[in-house]
Amino acid sequence: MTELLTAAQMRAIEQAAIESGEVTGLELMERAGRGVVEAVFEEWPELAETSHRAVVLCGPGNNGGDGFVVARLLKEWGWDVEVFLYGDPARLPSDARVNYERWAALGEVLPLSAAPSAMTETDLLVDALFGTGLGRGLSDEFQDVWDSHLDCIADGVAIVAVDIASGVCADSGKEIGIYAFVAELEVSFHRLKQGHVLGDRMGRAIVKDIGINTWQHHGSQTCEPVTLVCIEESSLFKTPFDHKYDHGHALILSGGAGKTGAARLAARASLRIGAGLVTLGVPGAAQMEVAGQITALMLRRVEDGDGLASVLEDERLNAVCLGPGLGAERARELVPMAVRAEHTPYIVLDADALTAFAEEPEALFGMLHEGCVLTPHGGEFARLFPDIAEKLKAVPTKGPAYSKVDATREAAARAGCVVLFKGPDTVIADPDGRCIINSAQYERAAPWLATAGSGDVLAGFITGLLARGVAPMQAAETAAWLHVECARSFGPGLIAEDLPEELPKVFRDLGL
Ligand SMILES: NC(=O)C1=CN([C@@H]2O[C@H](COP(=O)(O)OP(=O)(O)OC[C@H]3O[C@@H](n4cnc5c(N)ncnc54)[C@H](OP(=O)(O)O)[C@@H]3O)[C@@H](O)[C@H]2O)[C@@H](O)CC1
Ligand SMILES: Nc1ncnc2c1ncn2[C@@H]1O[C@H](COP(=O)(O)OP(=O)(O)O)[C@@H](O)[C@H]1O
Ligand SMILES: [K+]
Repeated sequence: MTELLTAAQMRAIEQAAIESGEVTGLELMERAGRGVVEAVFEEWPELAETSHRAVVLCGPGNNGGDGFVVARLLKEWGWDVEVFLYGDPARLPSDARVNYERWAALGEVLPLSAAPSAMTETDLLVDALFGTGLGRGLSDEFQDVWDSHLDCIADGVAIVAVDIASGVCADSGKEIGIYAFVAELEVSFHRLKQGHVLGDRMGRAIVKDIGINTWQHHGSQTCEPVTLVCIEESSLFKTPFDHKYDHGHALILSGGAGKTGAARLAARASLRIGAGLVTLGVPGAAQMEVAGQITALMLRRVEDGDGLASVLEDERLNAVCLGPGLGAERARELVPMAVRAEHTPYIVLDADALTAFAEEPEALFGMLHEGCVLTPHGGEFARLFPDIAEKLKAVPTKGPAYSKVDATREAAARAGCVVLFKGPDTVIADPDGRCIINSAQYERAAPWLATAGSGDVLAGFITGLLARGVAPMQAAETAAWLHVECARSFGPGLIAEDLPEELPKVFRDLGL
């Protein structure tokens, strides 16, 4: 399980480790600096071959302290290193101060304002200005250095950020102020921070172990750390003795004639992910259109709310998906019937089933129960949770900024069910505050998922897993993970139809 921490959680863990006597702050700083140098040589092996030039920009806190360690280690490696400090050395925190002095025995420390001229001729730029202690946006004092770092990017200079690029909030991934740096490589310590996987982050973030033994330090945390999705393959197995009804029966409600494609995509996805049976609930006018397009899928006529209520009297139908191509009017009529159905434990609401309640989201939330899963994209999220979306969209002036994790947790608590907030950084939360991120960034990038209908497939995947008896939170996270794996496995040229068809290969690769 990969944990992601906030700045406050990291500070608490660090403090607990130091207080326990396990390690000193100075040792942690030394390991952090060493980790950065190791990471640089791993990322750019050519830099390890001979000595080069480095410019190290140090800030007024412990991030700057790590920078002094990096400078010293590179110097010992034979490099030509220039160090620039923002702020007064006398006011550095104690560990950073020790490393400032150690460096000062080897070389000069110039004020940050002198850095731009050195930055024109460097092979490596080390951004050690601010890390998890970023409290506000960088002032205009940083403009020249920031401009010069853009020139470094254009010139192909290797740029490494210590912990996180300066000016980027470690909790939210948002840029605070206008002078946020960009780094090709971010080297974080102990665990990635939430900000490394939220938002449109550039570059690549990696973690270096600094020898903190986490598990014993979590007791004091008020909020469990967010984790990256980690799927349990066992929830996907079918045993040789299973009957199709052991894997549930999903019902996917379709819209009217000419609008049935989205529901058919979701239905196919439900079947592929292993639901025992999948039925499309179709209005009479669309029956012929759908019947001509399906084989293993079944079809039931569902004209209106009463029709749905009577179909759901069949206790074997245990998961229902409403939204893809449903139409707002039909959604307003069918959603209340589905969520109140006595024998139907699981409901997925997507697309039109969310938008249909934009005028009265509270009415929707009043009906939902813990077997429901909402799967909004950004627009749908803003329609259902306008105040939360406003907070998320607001341009932050201080850190830590309100994050997509905060927003999704707040939405799940309000809705009273699991909310999966889509994007390359899909965040999934339950009403108790459990939160998981499915990151489609760095080596898991899946840009071809930005294609019409891919969300319908995701809704179908979740519904299929729910039908199979997987609990809502786990169904949402497993489906989101498989969705990205299918896209990555298929590669460029992917359209939504390809996602369910790629699932057998992904399953085989998982050893199912
Ligand atoms: N936790 C761990 O286990 C380990 C942590 N380690 C390292 O420590 C880093 C965290 O160190 P940190 O807490 O000292 O914070 P850091 O990011 O250096 O900045 C704080 C300073 O910046 C200042 N300041 C803030 N914003 C500003 C602005 N916009 N403009 C101007 N000033 C601003 C702020 O001043 P103030 O807000 O008080 O005015 C304060 O002086 C972490 O990222 C990692 O690299 C490692 O050594 C290994 C173990
Ligand atoms: N650039 C991207 N990288 C990774 N995943 C993406 C990207 N763009 C979209 N997605 C994913 O694709 C799906 C799109 O869903 P949605 O916006 O509802 O599309 P549609 O309504 O067309 O089905 C979501 O699961 C989202 O997380
Ligand atoms: K930094």
